[in-house]
Amino acid sequence: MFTGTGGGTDAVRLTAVRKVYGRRGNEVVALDDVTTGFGRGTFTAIMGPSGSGKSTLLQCAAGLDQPTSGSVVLEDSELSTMTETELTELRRDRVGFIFQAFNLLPVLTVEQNVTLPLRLAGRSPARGRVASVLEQVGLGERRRHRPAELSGGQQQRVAIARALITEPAVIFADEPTGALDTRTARDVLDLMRGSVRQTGQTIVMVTHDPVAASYADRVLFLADGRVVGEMQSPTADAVAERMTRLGAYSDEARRAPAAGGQR
Ligand SMILES: Nc1ncnc2c1ncn2[C@@H]1O[C@H](COP(=O)(O)OP(=O)(O)OP(=O)(O)O)[C@@H](O)[C@H]1O
Repeated sequence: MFTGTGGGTDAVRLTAVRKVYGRRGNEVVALDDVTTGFGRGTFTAIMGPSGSGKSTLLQCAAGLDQPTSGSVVLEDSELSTMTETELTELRRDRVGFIFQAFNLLPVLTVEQNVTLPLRLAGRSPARGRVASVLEQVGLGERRRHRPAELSGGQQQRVAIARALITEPAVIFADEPTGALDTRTARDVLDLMRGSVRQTGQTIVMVTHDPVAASYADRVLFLADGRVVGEMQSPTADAVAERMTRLGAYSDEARRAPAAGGQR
């Protein structure tokens, strides 16, 4: 059982991270002294009102953007002192990404899309690895299909397989179910949670949806660039209630959460 932030076993740790956009006199403080960790083998959801800094936190934690100050340590690497080339290699080799838009290459087959990160890194997959990852996401029979021949949920499964194939230290997911219908979203969330439970994958997911957040082990709440709360073993109702208190929702939105009710 993988729970909690894990203390010394964090896959990623942010300490006093501050991110300021814009020039002097016109500054936006997107992250303001954020200190938190994402334990190995845990699934964390990041929630907060629009503009609270969720995407900025994800980008700093993933080495896509550099904090203005503070430290980000991914496994044993301090990201703030890395060159752009080193960060590119880190993102390619040790981090996986899943986005709302699936970002698959239309001319490539499922199998070619999934193995692309390895080929870009000049590596070939270990024997049986591609087949086993495609089995894991339920697409064993579809490996020669192209993205246009798949449903939205299946395309997101390909994107998940592509993120899993390199066995990254962390998978960062930005609204991964935002473009999916309720049922398909639940299947994709089950798959993500399954990869945490069964293989010890670490996942950090930004979401607006309390039902999606209820699949995580922990929810981190942001407001105005600061961590304002945490919840372990979240339920959709408890998350929606906390978000309402943060001013993120009107009452109507709370009564009709995007992915449809409690699990
Ligand atoms: N490149 C940028 N230049 C200037 N300001 C930015 C930039 N990116 C983000 N910001 C600002 O930083 C703050 C945090 O933005 P961020 O996108 O991280 O919030 P968010 O919580 O992900 O929002 P949403 O839920 O709407 O996607 C906002 O005030 C935003 O306008």
